[in-house]
Amino acid sequence: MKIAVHGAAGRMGKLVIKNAVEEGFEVVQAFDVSRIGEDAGEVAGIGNIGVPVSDNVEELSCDVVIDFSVPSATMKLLEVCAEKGVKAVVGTTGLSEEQKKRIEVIASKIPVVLSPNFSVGVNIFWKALEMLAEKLSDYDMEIFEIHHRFKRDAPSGTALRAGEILREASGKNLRFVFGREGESLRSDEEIGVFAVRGGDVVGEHTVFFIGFGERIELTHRAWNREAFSRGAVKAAGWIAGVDEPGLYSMKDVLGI
Ligand SMILES: NC(=O)C1=CN([C@@H]2O[C@H](COP(=O)(O)OP(=O)(O)OC[C@H]3O[C@@H](n4cnc5c(N)ncnc54)[C@H](OP(=O)(O)O)[C@@H]3O)[C@@H](O)[C@H]2O)C=CC1
Ligand SMILES: O=C(O)C1=N[C@H](C(=O)O)C[C@H](O)C1
Repeated sequence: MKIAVHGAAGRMGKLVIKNAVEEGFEVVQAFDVSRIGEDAGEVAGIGNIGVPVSDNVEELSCDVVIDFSVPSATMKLLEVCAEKGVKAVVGTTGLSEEQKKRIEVIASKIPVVLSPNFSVGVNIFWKALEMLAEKLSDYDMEIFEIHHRFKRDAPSGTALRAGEILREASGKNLRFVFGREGESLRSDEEIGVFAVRGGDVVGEHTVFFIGFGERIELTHRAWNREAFSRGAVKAAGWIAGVDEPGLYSMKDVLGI
């Protein structure tokens, strides 16, 4: 299977190239706005693979492209995918509602796996939240996340998805409150969402279910990016075998 990586010079892109090669996939193209012309394997630290980094996404020619970049670049890439019939695995977060709607339209033409988190652990964490929010719908639910200082978006895509799950599973019309300051008495209708940034923290998420006299805290911690990257490569292998256009998630990939 021929794979292209978009955002190839980034923290995730480099690891995806390494893991895809380890899994026996053929990395045939690499796109980024940094390190143009350099060999993508050298950039990824695995030695020369004969694939220069390009900033011209119009050259896309592969079976599946894996994207970890920035929202505007993701959107441009997906338009090209739709035009050329290339399947896509998208991990980029910080997409606007409008961009997500456009992705739904594009996914009516090509298969797309979209997930704000490709780790198996986080996908099971989301499953566990479903059960907890159903059973503890009267408890106060709050979300905390912490990431490295270079993260561009806040709150994380994983935290926002966790919030959507709490809302759906509790059956309550909960609204997100992003941080609190001043007059901010907690109502029954809110989910507080808090984002901390610093240093090189890879990514941690905690959801609190707070009652009177007790609370549950469910935490997922990632201390390297392997689980995200390996999950995205797994998703690429999975979608290569899917012919039906549609918007898929890691739930589909993992069969959970
Ligand atoms: N779904 C998941 O499991 C995960 C998702 N993510 C998400 O993936 C995204 C990338 O994260 P990360 O790798 O840490 O970020 P990085 O900033 O390290 O990587 C992004 C790369 O994309 C490049 N880029 C910027 N603009 C363009 C463009 N127009 N075309 C092509 N490439 C471009 C950046 O270049 P430059 O630096 O020069 O701007 C950079 O090399 C983020 O949205 C993050 O939240 C991260 C981890 C896991
Ligand atoms: O930018 C990151 O690093 C991460 N982003 C994803 C998100 O926004 O949820 C996933 C992971 O937490 C790392």
